[in-house]
Amino acid sequence: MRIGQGYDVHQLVPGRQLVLGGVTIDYELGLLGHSDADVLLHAICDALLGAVGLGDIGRHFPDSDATYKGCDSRVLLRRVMELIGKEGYLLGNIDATIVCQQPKLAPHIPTMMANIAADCRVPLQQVNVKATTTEQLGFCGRGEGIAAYAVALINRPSTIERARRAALLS
Ligand SMILES: Nc1ccn([C@@H]2O[C@H](COP(=O)(O)O)[C@@H](O)[C@H]2O)c(=O)n1
Ligand SMILES: C[C@@]1(CO)OP(=O)(O)OP(=O)(O)OC[C@H]1O
Repeated sequence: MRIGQGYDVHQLVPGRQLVLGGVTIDYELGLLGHSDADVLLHAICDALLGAVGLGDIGRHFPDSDATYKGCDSRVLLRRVMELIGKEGYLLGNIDATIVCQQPKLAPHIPTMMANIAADCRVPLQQVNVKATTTEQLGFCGRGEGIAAYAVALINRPSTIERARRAALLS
C-alpha cells in the first residue's frame, strides 16, 4: 500500500471559465492556467503520481508543451490513471479538499465526484471531495485564487482482487 499527497493553486481572474472536478461552474471569475486550470484535478493527479513515485503533473504534462494548452484536465487524470495501472497498482481511495471562499461549491460536488470516479474507473464510494472557505483569510479568503489538497491511496491487488475488479468494470 502506498500513499501520495497533492497540492495546487490557481489564480482567479476575469475572462476565464471556472472548471473544478470537470464541472464548469457559473461564476464571474475563472482559474488562470496553461490548461483548463482545474486545480482539484491537478491536486489529485499529483497525489496519484506521488503515491506511485512518478514525480508530478508538470513533469508529465509540461506547460512548455503546446499539446496541453487549454486541455481538459480530465484527460490528464485519465493518463495518470493509466500510469498507475502500468505500474501494477489499483486505486484505493481519493480524498480532496477545495479551498474556496466563493462560489458555493456544495451543489456541484456530487458531479465532481462522479467525474473523478469515472475517470479513475472506481466506484463512487472510493472518491470524496470537500470544500471549505478560509473564513476570508489569506489569498483564498480574499478570492484571489483557489487551492486544492488531495491524498490518494494505491495498492497492488491480489490476482483474485484484480479479476473481481475487471469483472465489475466490464
Ligand atoms: N466554496 C465553498 C466553501 C464551503 N462550502 C460548504 O460550506 C461548509 C462550511 O464551510 P466553512 O469554510 O465555513 O467551514 C463546508 O463544509 C462546505 O460544505 C461550499 O459549499 N463551498
Ligand atoms: C497542467 C499544466 C499543463 O497544461 O498547466 P497548468 O494548467 O498551468 O497547471 P499547473 O498546476 O501549473 O501544472 C501543470 C502544467 O504543466
